[in-house]
Amino acid sequence: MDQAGAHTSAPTFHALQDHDVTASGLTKSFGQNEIFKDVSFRLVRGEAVALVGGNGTGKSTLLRCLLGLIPFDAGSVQLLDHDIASANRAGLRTLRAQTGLVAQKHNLVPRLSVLTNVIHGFLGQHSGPRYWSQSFAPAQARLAAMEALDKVGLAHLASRRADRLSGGQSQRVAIARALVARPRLLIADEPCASLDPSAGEEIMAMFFDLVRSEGVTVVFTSHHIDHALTYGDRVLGLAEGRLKLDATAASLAASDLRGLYD
Ligand SMILES: Nc1ncnc2c1ncn2[C@@H]1O[C@H](COP(=O)(O)OP(=O)(O)OP(=O)(O)O)[C@@H](O)[C@H]1O
Repeated sequence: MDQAGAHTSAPTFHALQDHDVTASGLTKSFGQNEIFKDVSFRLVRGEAVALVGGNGTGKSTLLRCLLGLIPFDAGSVQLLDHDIASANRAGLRTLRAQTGLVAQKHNLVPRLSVLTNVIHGFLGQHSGPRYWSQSFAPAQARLAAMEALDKVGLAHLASRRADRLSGGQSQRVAIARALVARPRLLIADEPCASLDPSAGEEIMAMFFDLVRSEGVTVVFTSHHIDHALTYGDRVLGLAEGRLKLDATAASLAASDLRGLYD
């Protein structure tokens, strides 16, 4: 296991420069319900890491802790060289502006067009006063959104309302929205949940082509063992509230992952 070191000592910049995330001794409970304990790992810049485990083992909760969306009870998270727990609101906003999120529910605004939904992804990352003082900003946002839609093969549906899309199309728009601001880190929570096997396969291949070509660090959850092994450089496995697996995908067989679900 690749354990991330002591929980309380502040790692030096040099120790962190090749890592986009360092989680050390993370522990999280909801009330009396301990979800996970003493979870430590690092995400190396540019790598894709699959986070696997049975239903309710805490994968989504762990991702939310990494992004500072919910507090954790013990341990620390260094996100893009910043300590999440001590970041103020402005600091958290800046950090989140460098991260993209593809959630299980695509969270598109149903009544708005595909293009406007993707523009929101861009503006969400560039919404400071200085940005708005630039008169070219809306045109820049529109151009970036069209480029992102082109990359996911949906430029021709730019003016369609989001609630008139199929599940696969809607997932592509969610991916375009996450990638439009060129994040350094992308968190994808079951990027092909609710898609049929063939659409799911297509989305995963397209998603990883894009993130690989842009050099983005990715952590993704999946219930598909083959997806974890095919698209992950490394696999993290949660079971019984512990990080039971941290190994390169190349060193693992499907049976190693099945053991997590016993
Ligand atoms: N806000 C919350 N309040 C209380 N309990 C919660 C909350 N969010 C999640 N939980 C509980 O934490 C546990 C872990 O949930 P989580 O969604 O992180 O698991 P998961 O591994 O992502 O599950 P799945 O694979 O089914 O998506 C579950 O028992 C869930 O009910």
